[in-house]
Amino acid sequence: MQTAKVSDTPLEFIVEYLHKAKEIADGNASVPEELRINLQKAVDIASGLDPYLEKMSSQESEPLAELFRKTMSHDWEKVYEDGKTLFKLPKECITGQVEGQVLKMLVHMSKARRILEIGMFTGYGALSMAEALPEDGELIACELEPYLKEFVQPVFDKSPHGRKINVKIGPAMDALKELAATGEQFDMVFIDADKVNYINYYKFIMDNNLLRIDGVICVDNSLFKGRVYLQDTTDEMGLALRAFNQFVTSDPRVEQVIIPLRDGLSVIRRVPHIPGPDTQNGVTFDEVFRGVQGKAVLDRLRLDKKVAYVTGGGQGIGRAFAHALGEAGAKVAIIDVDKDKAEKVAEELRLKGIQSLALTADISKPEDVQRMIDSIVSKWGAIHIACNNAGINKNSASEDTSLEEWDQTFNVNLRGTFMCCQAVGRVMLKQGYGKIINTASMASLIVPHPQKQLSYNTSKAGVVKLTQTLGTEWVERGVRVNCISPGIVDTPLIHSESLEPLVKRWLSDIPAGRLAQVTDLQAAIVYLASEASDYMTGHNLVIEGGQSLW
Ligand SMILES: C[S@@+](CC[C@H](N)C(=O)[O-])C[C@H]1O[C@@H](n2cnc3c(N)ncnc32)[C@H](O)[C@@H]1O
Repeated sequence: MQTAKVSDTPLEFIVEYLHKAKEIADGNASVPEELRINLQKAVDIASGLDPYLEKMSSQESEPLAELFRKTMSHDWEKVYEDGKTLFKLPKECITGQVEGQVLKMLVHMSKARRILEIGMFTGYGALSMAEALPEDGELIACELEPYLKEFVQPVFDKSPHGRKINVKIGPAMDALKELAATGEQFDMVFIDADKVNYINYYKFIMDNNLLRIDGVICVDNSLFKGRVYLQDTTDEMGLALRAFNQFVTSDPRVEQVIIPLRDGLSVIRRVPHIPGPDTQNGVTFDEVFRGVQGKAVLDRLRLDKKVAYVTGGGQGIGRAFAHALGEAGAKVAIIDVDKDKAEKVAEELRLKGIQSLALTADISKPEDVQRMIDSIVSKWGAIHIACNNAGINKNSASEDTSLEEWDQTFNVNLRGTFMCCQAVGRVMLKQGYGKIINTASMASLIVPHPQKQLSYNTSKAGVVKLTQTLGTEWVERGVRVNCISPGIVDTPLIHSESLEPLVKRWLSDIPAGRLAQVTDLQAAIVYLASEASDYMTGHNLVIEGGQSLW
């Protein structure tokens, strides 16, 4: 015999009472037809909501579906009678598909990397959140019942995200104390265990800094069947949740909203600082404390609303620069002599949701340089970040270096970079703001060997002096000019058999013991393009694994 479903959420109670009222109305001939019709409408709206939310929310992964099936078909009463659990566990306390999806979204949106769950049960919420964590993310799930760890582990093992979950068995408060003692901190906490202790968990987390600033606490059952606001509530849990909600609402350290989803889901955010005067209780809430214009340091690296271009953006270092600038929020124009390569990288950026533009230009030609600057300005109205990265490298013994090789190298590496700086500099000086980042080379500092590349080395030394000169000349008018000097970068080209001895030789010259990857340079371009580096100009940022020091 199928047992009737017990109402558990405010909506389920509304549906239950509406059905009862409708039954009474149907059985009473004196009830006006209009009342019956309106009751039916209310039943339809209320009873259709949860199923609709389930249908319209993303469907769960197979391991989550398995957890749900396994939980629902398990005989929890028997497990309890057999003495395998301390308490009788109601299967209805599982976090379902819609709430699981909400938690997962919150993890994505807050970019949480470390999560704490208090009350794991059969791990539905834990796995939902773990699915949104990055590869190196971690979720610590506290659970009282040892039986549950054995129950969930086989399913966690089937999911690629299960290894992010670390289950701690025992009273949650013991786990919290242990975590606080070792200075742990979380981006997100999900409280979903014994209701009367919610307030103690919350206070402990806040008082012991277990939640980072801007971090979020989600709390399940915060409407507790509506009893938090019903006048006649007398039960311990309803009153505990009411007191909990009241406490959080008046806590100046946080802001909160209760989402009327299922039995209520509170979302509580730890605010960065207590609003008020600049000095309180001897603490100075200056820019160091609050962040410059309220922005924490990582936010000051953001490049939202900025327009950037990268020459030589079709491959290698330029491509990595373009991706990095776009990831940080900038619109990026990809410039290359090779049209197909520029278009390919622009398309890659578009696939990542980054606004991009592909342009063909040979930066050794003044008319191409001017055309590229004009095209970007006419499309996006400004240029804030210029990465003059295009360059060539030709090898020859100095006694044999032809004037043709020298001129070609200088025309691109130094004359071309100068022309780009000048053309974009005119735009930026008019704007009163700009960041120019030239690609120089470690060869501007040392003479890389054994390869012979006189014109390259000399041209790159020129790029550094160009950068220093412009960097000091224009800084007063808001334009900063810096350069990056990469060491030897790992490209497919140098993996050829003939170059193997050369690579071996280079490696023995590099303290870091490896060649540079283009990704090693990405943070530097974002830093130099951002307001975080506004006091830096004319600088040569060397990224070479220590090679120039040996
Ligand atoms: C509502 S269920 C959790 C549901 C779970 N979050 C999910 O996603 O399905 C509550 C869980 O809290 C656990 N619990 C209760 N008291 C606890 C305590 N003091 N410490 C740790 N876990 C506790 C229970 O054993 C139960 O598994």
